[in-house]
Amino acid sequence: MIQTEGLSKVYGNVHALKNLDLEVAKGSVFGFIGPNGAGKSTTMLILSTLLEPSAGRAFVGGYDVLRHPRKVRKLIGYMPDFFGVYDQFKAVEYLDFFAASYGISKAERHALIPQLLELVNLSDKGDAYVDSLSRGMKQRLGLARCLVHDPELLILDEPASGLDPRARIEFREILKELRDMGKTIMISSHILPELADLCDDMGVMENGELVAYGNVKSIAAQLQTGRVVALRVSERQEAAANFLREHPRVTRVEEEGDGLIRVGLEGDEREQATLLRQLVQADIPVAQFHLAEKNLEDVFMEITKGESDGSVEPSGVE
Ligand SMILES: Nc1ncnc2c1ncn2[C@@H]1O[C@H](COP(=O)(O)OP(=O)(O)OP(=O)(O)O)[C@@H](O)[C@H]1O
Repeated sequence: MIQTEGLSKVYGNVHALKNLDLEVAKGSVFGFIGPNGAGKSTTMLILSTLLEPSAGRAFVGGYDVLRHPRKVRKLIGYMPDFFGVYDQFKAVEYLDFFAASYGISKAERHALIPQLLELVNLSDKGDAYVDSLSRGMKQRLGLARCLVHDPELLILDEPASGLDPRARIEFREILKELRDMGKTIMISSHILPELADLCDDMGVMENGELVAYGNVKSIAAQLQTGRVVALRVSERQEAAANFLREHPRVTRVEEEGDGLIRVGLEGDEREQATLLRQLVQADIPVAQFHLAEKNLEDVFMEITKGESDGSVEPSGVE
């Protein structure tokens, strides 16, 4: 459904996108992950025909976005990360306005709009003014707006950002419904776990480059270095955490309560054994110590360690 070949974008002296080769299969849900500034929005804008690439090519449904932008626009529903709010409209008027701009007849709109409102759980809000809606409702209305022309592909730029956990879940449920309807969905986020159970494949961007690509398991496998060790101390958790934070090979320390600590560690098995010995020598009462399976957050932190702008919040809290 989506294909890019050596896609690049330069803004002045910022190389926002570097030689991106990407493929998204028809009917799949593709999660586009990366910290702020990684190049996700730039890619989505190019695919949506709203921005010209500096080099490379992009195809949607087999159509070149530069050569056949109208054909591409028919195929896609694009939801930007910030969209203008038409506060003076009621929800139905808002959708009617966009449906009319797609040339949908009045009679068809009459039938379509209640269906769209139902799909996004806003049936009882049709007569509400847009500015009276909660952020989650506005996001869902924005999604309905993308659907007026029944596109095959949805390109959603950080649709869950700024939503509370409940609103996120509700939004995700609607996306699952759309997936079951056969839509292809490309969705970006800087929160990896948020997309995990929704996506078939994922691409992780950093500094304009795709640093990992595939399903979650294969993304984990692409990481050659680093391990995660889970340990439990019977007491002195604070001292243990401080010791680990100062350890030169430890990349991350996460205290999980109850004496449990997850530790990101550079190196191999030998390094792991050394760490255990050092903990014991430091009088830390280690009750358990084992190699842990990497969870999504570990994977994300490893892949995108480095030059993010510090605004990565993979814990799901924005
Ligand atoms: N119009 C622009 N002019 C100049 N630089 C830009 C412009 N748009 C984006 N950039 C830069 O391009 C890089 C990629 O930005 P982009 O918005 O694509 O990233 P992103 O992954 O979508 O991040 P975010 O989640 O913050 O939107 C960043 O360094 C950004 O500052």
